[in-house]
Amino acid sequence: MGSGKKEAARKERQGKTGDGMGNVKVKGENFYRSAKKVKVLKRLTDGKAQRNAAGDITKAASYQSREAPVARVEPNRKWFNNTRVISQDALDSFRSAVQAQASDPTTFLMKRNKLPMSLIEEKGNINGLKQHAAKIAVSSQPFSETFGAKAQRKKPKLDFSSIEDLATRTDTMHENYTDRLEQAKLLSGTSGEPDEENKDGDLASAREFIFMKGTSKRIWNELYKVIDSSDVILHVLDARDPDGTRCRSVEKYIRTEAPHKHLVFVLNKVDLVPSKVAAAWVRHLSKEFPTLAFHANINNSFGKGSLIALLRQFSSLHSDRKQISVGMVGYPNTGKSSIINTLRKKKVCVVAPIAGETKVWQYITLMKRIYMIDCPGIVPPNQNDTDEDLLLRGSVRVENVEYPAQYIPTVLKRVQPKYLQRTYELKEPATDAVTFLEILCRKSGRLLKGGEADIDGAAKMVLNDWIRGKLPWFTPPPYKAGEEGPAVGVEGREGVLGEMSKKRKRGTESEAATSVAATVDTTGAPQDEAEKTDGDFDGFSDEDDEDDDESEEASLAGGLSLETPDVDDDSEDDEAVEADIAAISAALSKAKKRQRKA
Ligand SMILES: Nc1nc2c(ncn2[C@@H]2O[C@H](COP(=O)(O)OP(=O)(O)OP(=O)(O)O)[C@@H](O)[C@H]2O)c(=O)[nH]1
Repeated sequence: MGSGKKEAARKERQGKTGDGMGNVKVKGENFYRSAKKVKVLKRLTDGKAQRNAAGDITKAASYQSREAPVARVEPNRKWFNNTRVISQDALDSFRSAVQAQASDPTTFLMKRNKLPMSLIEEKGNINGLKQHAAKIAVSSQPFSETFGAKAQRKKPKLDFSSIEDLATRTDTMHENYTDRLEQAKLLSGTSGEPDEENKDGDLASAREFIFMKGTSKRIWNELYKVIDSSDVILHVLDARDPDGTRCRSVEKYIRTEAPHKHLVFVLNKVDLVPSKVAAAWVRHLSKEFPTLAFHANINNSFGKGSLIALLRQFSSLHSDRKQISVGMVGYPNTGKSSIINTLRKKKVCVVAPIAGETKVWQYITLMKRIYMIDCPGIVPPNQNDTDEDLLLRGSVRVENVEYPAQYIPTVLKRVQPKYLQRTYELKEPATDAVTFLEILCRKSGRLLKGGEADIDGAAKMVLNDWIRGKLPWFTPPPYKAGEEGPAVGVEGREGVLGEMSKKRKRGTESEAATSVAATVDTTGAPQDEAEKTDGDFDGFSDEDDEDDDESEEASLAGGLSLETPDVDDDSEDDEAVEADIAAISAALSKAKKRQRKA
């Protein structure tokens, strides 16, 4: 069989031309039956008249019948009732049922466009319509008061009486502003002198420019592009300071402007904190959003199985879509790119231990139906965040900070002296910041001209070690009265801090933290014998086998399971699902086997 033209030529050659010689399809000609032809054919097939042996019609064909059919219209309740009305009781129970579902972080409202959300969302006890009416009542004034003879607003209301009054007021405001700026300069540690470029006496910026990183309009545009294009948003937090690395403004934006997007917390770098602290944070954060613990490392990760299973569940929730996009957002340096690399099991995004490595958003295909979007790190403008907070969270590049030594006293306060001693091989525990830095300078030969200690150089080194996980520290999770806390007494930010079983000397281990596998214990059971004898509260294990961590991963997922009829959250099924992942899982299991053999 060839094309229509070829076929026609063949039939002509073989003398098979003419009607009834087959269904020869000729280009441009409609060879289907027309509606008219179909009607005739139907009449012939559907209702032939029935005849007796003598050939008389016993039962006429349907088109010949003279009986008029009985036409009936099915009764409908719409004739008698307004079917679009819902009783107050029914609405209340519907509202409470939906609100119960909506407030549960592990369940999601799907197809919100098809639900009467304005009726469901009670804003200040006013439903959508009333709110609109209230807005109009407040914002507008009666016609009679605005126009006509009784109009009350003849001239704009000003709160000054004369031009002199206005001038004095402006001067006072300017003085207040300069006072505040001076104060800010003193607090930020910058000099009160004007900049080189600003010698003409204009007001210099009160803050070092480096601390404005991550807040630029460009970065925020990138963030909004990522949020707009994502169906699932992974908010990456640093396990050492989850509260500090939470972008509450982004959470609020997603809650109010894009409630149909799924927000999930990923508590990354769990290898750098004791297991119980990680577990407690997961438990705490899960109350608001689904939370997963993660350790990003291409060869030796933690939480990867759970995260992939979760993303697959989201993808099956949106089975009507061709693919779902998963956006990574969070503070700089929290490990967004590292998580993508871990999931892809290869280096697809640029990773560096310095903030601001990712400059623009980037699409990465995780699997056929799941795309990942990497986003540059963002720093939400927060009145309460000091420069010190930003620096110690790793959100700025230490080498660009003007006076890094001023942040060392906080480091000394928050890291246990024995770890400082161990890391820098000091004989005596550090007493004050300057002496500590001088000792470090002398030990490492960081001397300036005339044998003076390079204090700032040493401070930068300590701060880099703090950010890169060479100095152990963490923020204790908040505990309410009666809630079970970790075995150690963690009281506030400067409380007793976690201890590390591994000796981490500076310079002996490159990227020490990332090479240690995390086995996170969430059972709340007492520490094992080795740890007890060691006397350390330790969340780190040398075990390399990720498979053994499966159950722990599940428990660290914050009891996460999406309630959807076609998605099973059995751990067995998860394993089956994982085995199904075409490219990634095959590569992963191969690598695991190889690892085990090795
Ligand atoms: N110990 C440890 N280090 C991690 C982990 N994840 C990431 N890192 C390290 O954190 C540093 C920053 O990681 P990135 O992936 O570049 O972070 P990012 O969030 O993409 O940073 P920006 O590009 O600034 O937005 C790198 O040095 C990583 O090796 C982790 O789970 N554990």
